[in-house]
Amino acid sequence: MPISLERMIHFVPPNIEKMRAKVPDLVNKVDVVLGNLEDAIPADAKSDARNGFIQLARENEFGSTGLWTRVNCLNSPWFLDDVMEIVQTVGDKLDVVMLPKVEGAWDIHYLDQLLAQLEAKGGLGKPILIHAILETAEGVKNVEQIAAASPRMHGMSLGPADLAASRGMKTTRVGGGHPDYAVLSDSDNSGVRTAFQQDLWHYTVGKMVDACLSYGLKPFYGPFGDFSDPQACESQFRNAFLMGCLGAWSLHPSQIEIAKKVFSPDPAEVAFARKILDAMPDGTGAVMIDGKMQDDATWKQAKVIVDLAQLVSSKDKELAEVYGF
Ligand SMILES: CC(=O)SCCNC(=O)CCNC(=O)[C@H](O)C(C)(C)COP(=O)(O)OP(=O)(O)OC[C@H]1O[C@@H](n2cnc3c(N)ncnc32)[C@H](O)[C@@H]1OP(=O)(O)O
Ligand SMILES: CC(=O)C(=O)O
Ligand SMILES: [Mg+2]
Repeated sequence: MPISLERMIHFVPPNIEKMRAKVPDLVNKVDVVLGNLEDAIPADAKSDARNGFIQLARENEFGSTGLWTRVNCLNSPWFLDDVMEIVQTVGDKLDVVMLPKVEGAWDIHYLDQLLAQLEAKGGLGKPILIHAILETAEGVKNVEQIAAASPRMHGMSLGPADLAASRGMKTTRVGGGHPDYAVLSDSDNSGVRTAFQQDLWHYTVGKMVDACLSYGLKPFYGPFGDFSDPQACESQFRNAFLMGCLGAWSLHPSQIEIAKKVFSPDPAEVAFARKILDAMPDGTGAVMIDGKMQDDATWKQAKVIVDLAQLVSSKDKELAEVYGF
């Protein structure tokens, strides 16, 4: 698995010329540029989106920024042409194919073989990876088999909108919380009861993180659809970050900075993690730092944070200075 920084997967509708024109600027601002061909692209613009993606892939140099596409789902009339045309034209520049509505390992096996055939035919030296969207009830049920389905598996993203529909959840939101999903406190003497809002996605994100990490894959939160609520977006992204996710999708330029802030570790946390590593050079034993017990397990927790800070520093010079790398 290539080690790459993927704090935000930025969605671009490639059928729109004005959006394609923003790609050179985006390459310097985001960690991944994704050309979306699936939902949000009108049915009569599917081939324009595919051609637009090929054009933007050809016209730009991406450097350390990832180039991904989200193809249409396997049972659509567009999937086969999406994969065939893109891999045969710009397969050498493409890092990851995001596959929507994955239900089980069989979906991954099919795309895996198709990519292998096209790579062999085109003489491509670098394998194209697969990223699954977890957005159907059956997919969530089969998440472990999906994670294990191919060495090409890069990771997974939560797809809260399709998943809500597939499960029959009663929400029209794209990700985030819901005010009615709450636990009511007992009444106090004055009869006051407080509703504590819960995270609708906690169970699925937890299940996805465990499946991904057991097979060496990367878990991601997906989209947050309410662009007018950056605070709620940040909170949802942060919950996912704390639970193990490495990034989230940005659908609008305003969400890029939110993802950057959340998925780059907090400088104070990095400083504390470095103290732990310094205090336990061989990673064993028990020491006290600022009144808190540290041992082999917290050494490993600290290593996760310091490794991520180092990866962020390799791309972000400003943060490298803040972290002191
Ligand atoms: C459930 C799921 O499947 S989620 C994934 C599918 N959805 C998507 O991919 C949606 C991606 N986002 C978009 O297409 C757009 O953000 C839209 C259509 C939703 C809204 O776009 P607009 O109405 O143009 O939004 P807005 O007016 O706030 O945009 C402000 C500026 O940001 C630009 N912009 C908006 N979204 C993007 C984007 N994703 N990437 C780059 N630039 C963008 C606009 O072109 C505009 O630029 P300008 O100032 O030069 O005119
Ligand atoms: C991310 C996505 O595709 C969904 O929420 O449906
Ligand atoms: Mg979806």
